[in-house]
Amino acid sequence: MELFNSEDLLNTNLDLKDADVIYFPAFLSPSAATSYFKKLYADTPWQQDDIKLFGKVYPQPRLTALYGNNDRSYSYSGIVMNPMPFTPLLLEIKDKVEKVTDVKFTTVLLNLYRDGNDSNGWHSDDEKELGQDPVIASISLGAKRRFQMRHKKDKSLRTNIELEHGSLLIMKGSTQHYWQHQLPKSKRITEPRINLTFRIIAS
Ligand SMILES: O=C(O)CCC(=O)C(=O)O
Ligand SMILES: [Fe+2]
Repeated sequence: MELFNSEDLLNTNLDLKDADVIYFPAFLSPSAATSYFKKLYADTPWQQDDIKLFGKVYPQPRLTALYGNNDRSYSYSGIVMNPMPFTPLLLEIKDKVEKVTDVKFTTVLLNLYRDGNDSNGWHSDDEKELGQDPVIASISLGAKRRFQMRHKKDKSLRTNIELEHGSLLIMKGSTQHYWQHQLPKSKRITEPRINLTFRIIAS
């Protein structure tokens, strides 16, 4: 179902069992999205961490950066990330996101997928520092990439969303308990994509 919220932004409430997912395909204007992409691409101190999976160590198949307004670290896949202070640009984007989410975020994780060889495997954003029923607000900039979701128990339940340049995807409620998501590799994609996931890590 498509509807207009109070911001007059077109959005779709995905009708998924055990989940609450809302997609705003044109959350940012194309020109704002392009300007954010260029600045974040150039100015972010991107790092590539090693992840530990089943006792083996691999370079993570994307670059990341963490920013926050408290000093709480964020740990996943054997990585501990410590936040840098928010930049004015990230605060500007955070303000825009908070106008539609009704919550105040403490932290943003940036992902840079350099091309279609970079990816993010199946997972839930269910680390304990995110608390119960986390609200995750995800901005996409640059190349359009496929975002996949699957139900953890009912394997027949799956969905794909093509995340547009300038879009916002909100996952909340029980979504992380019952669903996993991933960003698969894609041979056709040669352009970079930046993703920002705003989160709350309570202090
Ligand atoms: O790049 C994306 O759209 C997903 C990122 C993600 O799932 C994460 O960082 O936890
Ligand atoms: Fe995630």
